[in-house]
Amino acid sequence: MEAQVRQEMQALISKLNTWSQEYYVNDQPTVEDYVYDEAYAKLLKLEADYPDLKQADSPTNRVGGKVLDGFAKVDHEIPMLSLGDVFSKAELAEFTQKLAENVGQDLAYNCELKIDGLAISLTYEKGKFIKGSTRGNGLIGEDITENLKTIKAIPLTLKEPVSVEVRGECYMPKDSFVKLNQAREQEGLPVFANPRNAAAGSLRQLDSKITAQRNLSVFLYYVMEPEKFGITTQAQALKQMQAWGLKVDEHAHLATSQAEIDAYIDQYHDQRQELAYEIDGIVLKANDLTTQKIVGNTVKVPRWAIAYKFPPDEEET
Ligand SMILES: NC(=O)c1cc2c(N)ncc(C(N)=O)c2s1
Repeated sequence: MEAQVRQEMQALISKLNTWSQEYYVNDQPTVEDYVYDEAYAKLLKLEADYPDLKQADSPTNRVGGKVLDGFAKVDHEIPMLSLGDVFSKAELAEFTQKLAENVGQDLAYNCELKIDGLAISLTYEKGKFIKGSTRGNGLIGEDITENLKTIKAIPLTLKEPVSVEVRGECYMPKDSFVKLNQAREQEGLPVFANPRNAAAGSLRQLDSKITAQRNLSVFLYYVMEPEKFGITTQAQALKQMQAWGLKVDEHAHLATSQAEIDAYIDQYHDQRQELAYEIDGIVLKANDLTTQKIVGNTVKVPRWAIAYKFPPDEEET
């Protein structure tokens, strides 16, 4: 009997996790919500009837029970740096020119959207999500594992049993932000000024059940110690994270000239209203990881990357 229940649980978990990956990571659902909800309810019932058969990678583990009375601290062995920023294409051209002189050759840059959220780090051990934290001051962050587990775009289990730390941005989609503020207005609560503040406020909740209701999402954009996985470029790092089942923004583009970089800036400066999430610029990274290592970092920022910030929106007249 037990073996049969375990088998039924594992079948449900596998389907639910696949559907979750399709909907929240790939943005390509293959089943209607009610199909997911029915299977989830069936799993909850089985876990209630056979609690000691509950599986570690069950999606019901996402919503924790305990309310924390504070966040534990996490040491970032590799500091979470911020980014230098420029505010014009001329300054950006100066940056790439100087870097080319420093390295002694022209470089290819991976252009990526700068997501307006808050930086997070996720640690997986043999493919299992074991720890997640905020950037904090770059050296010490807050352990928000319980809250990150509630975010369906963060897989609890990777497609390969790798031990890896990845970093990215947690954000609140624009439509979730509008709905949240409407609800808060109804309840006479103060509204959030922007999706970034809403994401920060939602992620740093001591009660993960509140985080679970906030429809947060993530984009991952760094693999730490990439050489461990035979990764040699940033473009490859993004592809590898996708292959592991992690959510990566698909708007990245490998540019090999200043004209291509400028075109990317113009494209997303114009298209940013259509995006489902807020961006405040673009991030340029030297694509070759050996070059990144050679050029290194200052105390605060990488020398091989720069953020180009869009000018603030002209107020609608
Ligand atoms: N502080 C940082 O290093 C970064 C911050 C961000 C951000 N807000 N959005 C996207 C990226 C990216 N694609 O690399 C980075 S990198």
